[in-house]
Amino acid sequence: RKMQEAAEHNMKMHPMWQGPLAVPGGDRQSPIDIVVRKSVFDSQLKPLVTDYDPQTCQQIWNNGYSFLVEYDDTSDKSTLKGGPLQDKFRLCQFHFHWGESNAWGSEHTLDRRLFPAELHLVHWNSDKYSLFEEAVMEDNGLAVIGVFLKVGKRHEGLQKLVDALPAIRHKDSVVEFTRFDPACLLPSNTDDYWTYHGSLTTPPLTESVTWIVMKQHIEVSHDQLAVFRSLLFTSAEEEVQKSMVNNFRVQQPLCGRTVRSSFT
Ligand SMILES: NS(=O)(=O)c1ccc(C(=O)NCc2cccc(F)c2F)cc1
Ligand SMILES: [Zn+2]
Repeated sequence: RKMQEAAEHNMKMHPMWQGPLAVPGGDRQSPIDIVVRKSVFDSQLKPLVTDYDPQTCQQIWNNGYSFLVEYDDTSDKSTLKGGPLQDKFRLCQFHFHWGESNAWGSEHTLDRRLFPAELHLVHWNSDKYSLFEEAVMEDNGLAVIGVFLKVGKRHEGLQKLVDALPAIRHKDSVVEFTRFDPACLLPSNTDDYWTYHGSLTTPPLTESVTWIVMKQHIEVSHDQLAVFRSLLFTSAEEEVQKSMVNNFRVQQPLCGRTVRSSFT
């Protein structure tokens, strides 16, 4: 209940949610609860093929809702293909969602199970479109890989990112961030995943996302996650500082969609 209240509080309070909450006629919204035993194995689903170039990493910034690590997506240097995808997709950014406590924070759930945080690697269809802003309006425009985070051993690869966070505590702060390989954040097994058609989980909530949610989680330490929570929703000028926590959307109705699995 507390988790739901926290998320609803943010919905009401955070400026970004003042917009249209329900997408008119939105019948493929995200996130969702993945009911594992109702997912349908599809033998046509291929292994994911990621080919990320750490040299395309550019900056890390606080957008007032999460922190984003942005990549140069002006050419096909960091790409995703395979899996459920017919086309080649370009990585543009990754970010996370997390809770104020380790008891909740993820956007997707597995049989209602909440994780303390969730990583989203955002890609757009560069075979069909020339800009993210174009692709984000189209059915097959985006592909987002979701990875659940659990609290456990320290994630060595994540530490470089954690060390950069104090420099972007406030909304709209940006720092240069280079040579970060996002592949280090993927679980060892990327062959097992669920996939379904959904939406962005923040406004404009456009229904243009092929979601690919990894079965295997990654582990980060309690202290690493605590640094996420030291970020602020608010800019340096605002008198009341608000901790950036519970920046997740509540699960949305499945509306008859089928969630497919790449594994039995
Ligand atoms: N949480 S998630 O992975 O579903 C997600 C991914 C990307 C975005 C995003 O890029 N928003 C800004 C943005 C910028 C330009 C045009 C847009 F439509 C737009 F949403 C929002 C949510
Ligand atoms: Zn996200």
